[in-house]
Amino acid sequence: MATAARSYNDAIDALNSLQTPFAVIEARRKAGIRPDAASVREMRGYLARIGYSSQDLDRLNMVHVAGTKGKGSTCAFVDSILSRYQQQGRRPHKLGLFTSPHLIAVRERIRINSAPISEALFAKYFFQVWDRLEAHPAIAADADADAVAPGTKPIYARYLTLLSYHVFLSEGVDAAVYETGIGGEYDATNVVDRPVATGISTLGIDHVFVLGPAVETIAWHKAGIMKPGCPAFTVEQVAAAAQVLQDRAAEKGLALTVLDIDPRLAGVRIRPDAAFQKRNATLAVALAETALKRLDPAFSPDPQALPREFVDGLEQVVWRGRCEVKEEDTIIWHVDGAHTVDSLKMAARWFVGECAARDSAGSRVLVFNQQGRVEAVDFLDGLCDAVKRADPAGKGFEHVIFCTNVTYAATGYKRDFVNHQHDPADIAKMTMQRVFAERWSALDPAANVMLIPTIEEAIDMARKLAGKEGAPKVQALITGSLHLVGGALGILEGADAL
Ligand SMILES: Nc1ncnc2c1ncn2[C@@H]1O[C@H](COP(=O)(O)OP(=O)(O)OP(=O)(O)O)[C@@H](O)[C@H]1O
Ligand SMILES: [Mg+2]
Ligand SMILES: [Mg+2]
Repeated sequence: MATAARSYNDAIDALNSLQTPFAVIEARRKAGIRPDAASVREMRGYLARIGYSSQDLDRLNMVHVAGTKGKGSTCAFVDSILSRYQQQGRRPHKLGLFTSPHLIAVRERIRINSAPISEALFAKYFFQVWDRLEAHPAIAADADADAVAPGTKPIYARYLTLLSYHVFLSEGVDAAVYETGIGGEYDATNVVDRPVATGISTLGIDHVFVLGPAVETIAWHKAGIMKPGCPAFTVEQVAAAAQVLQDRAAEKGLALTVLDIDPRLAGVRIRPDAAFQKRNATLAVALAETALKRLDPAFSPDPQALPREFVDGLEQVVWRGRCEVKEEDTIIWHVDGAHTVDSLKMAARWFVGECAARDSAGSRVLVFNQQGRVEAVDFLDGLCDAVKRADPAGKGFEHVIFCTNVTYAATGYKRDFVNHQHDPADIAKMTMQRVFAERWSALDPAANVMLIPTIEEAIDMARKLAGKEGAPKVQALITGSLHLVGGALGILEGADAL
């Protein structure tokens, strides 16, 4: 990397070069290679090579969240609550938030005081990390520094995790909320030894190749973030998962608190108004209370009622791409990044509820994609069924569009969405989308099923289907993938999008 080229775009190009190519992912999959304890040792090695020890991370007073679904939402709630205290000049004085994946731009993953760091700051810290990793000898005299060779760099998501530590420590962040990437035990965020609180959100089946096919093994991985001496919380789980969490807590010698929906949330407007979101909010309240107790000796939780700051934090949270509604003259877009069987059913019910609340007779359009996961075709049954079941008249989607995650018709991917991890031939031939289309036609023969190459063209098509102004507005649901949803929001909002 030439040292002259150091803009944000250069950083994103350099970052994209750290994506594991599709062929390598396939080879690993075939050889059964999964992340293991060595991945965490390497991460500590990278940390040492950029000049930090695990103890330095204690300064971040980390709230650490794992789970199959609701991690990002829980972290956003915690961030939003803590930010009310930060804004009053109380602790935390500087608040960090690390989440994944990104929706519209990579820098969204690293936030300070709830705002994505600027392009300039991102580029500056990105290349500092880059140069330190290339430097020889290592700048830190630490045993772990030998775990990785000079010049080697962690893959994409791990590099961003490493970058977040550097950004937050350099900027003097005194509380940071961290979402795990995949799993917990071997995740790149799991190099912190003394978080202030850990939380495990709803567990289910996802990332089967890495985490295994059973909810028990998935729970085992997620439980890896719980640390002795650090308060640990979770919400109601399926029995098999709950047992594994308790066993792992006992092994580590810690008490895991299982939270019922917090009665203090009654009267708090949690959106969407659904049980799963109240579980996320419940977990967030417990995590925020624990963090505040540690940060501010003057803070003490009130078991009867939530403080104003908590209520405002929960009600005013911004978490883009989840249950978002955007109204245009002829079409109402419903945008949700659900991409598992359960969350898609949830998204379907939310969509039908929104349509019912508007009492619209307009036709329904689905824009769907999920790239690279063969099992995704089975998501469609639940989605199709849930929409019809939720509708009193049993109405489904009149029009169903399957597209790829390629952003633009003319220029391809937006830089922040370049993805080497899928087979390019599959995308060009729309292999997945053809399978989806065939399945949907079988599930709902009355639906008008379409295959459209890019997100931009899919949106154009939905707009074309929308009637003239004054006609009932078309109700569109965009879902199945955060990449799809992020690309779509970027197009719908144009220059206003991040
Ligand atoms: N507790 C939950 N249980 C089930 N579904 C949920 C829950 N929380 C959120 N969802 C659904 O999952 C979608 C993604 O939520 P969120 O971003 O919080 O999850 P995540 O765990 O960060 O997911 P990812 O694996 O994409 O990082 C939401 O739009 C919502 O439909
Ligand atoms: Mg996930
Ligand atoms: Mg997430």
